[in-house]
Amino acid sequence: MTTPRKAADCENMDQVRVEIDRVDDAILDLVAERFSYVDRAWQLKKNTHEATVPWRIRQVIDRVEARAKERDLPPELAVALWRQMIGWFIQYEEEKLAKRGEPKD
Ligand SMILES: C=C(O[C@@H]1C=C(C(=O)O)C=C[C@H]1O)C(=O)O
Repeated sequence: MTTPRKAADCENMDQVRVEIDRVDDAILDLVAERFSYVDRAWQLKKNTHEATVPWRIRQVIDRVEARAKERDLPPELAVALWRQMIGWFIQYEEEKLAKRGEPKD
């Protein structure tokens, strides 16, 4: 495996795009890992209305916003990405919970 090239060391667009593809692969792997926990979350929930947990959404968004600021990433970008992702995950959980129905006990 080749050593990643720092942004400032890229001398042409091919080099930039190689690194962007590398980072995209890493992001995708992490989103897949996050998804595996969301996929477990709905199984542990008891009721169909539990897909949306406002206090937890707030907590996740606040953490991401703070971390983005620390990393000099525009916080609006991080918040928009996470809102989109969480919205998708909530819909996924809702569909899974609705299909399963209420547990017997
Ligand atoms: C994963 C959960 O389910 C939902 C998805 C969340 C997320 O993707 O971070 C957060 C809150 C919930 O609305 C959870 O309850 O923590």
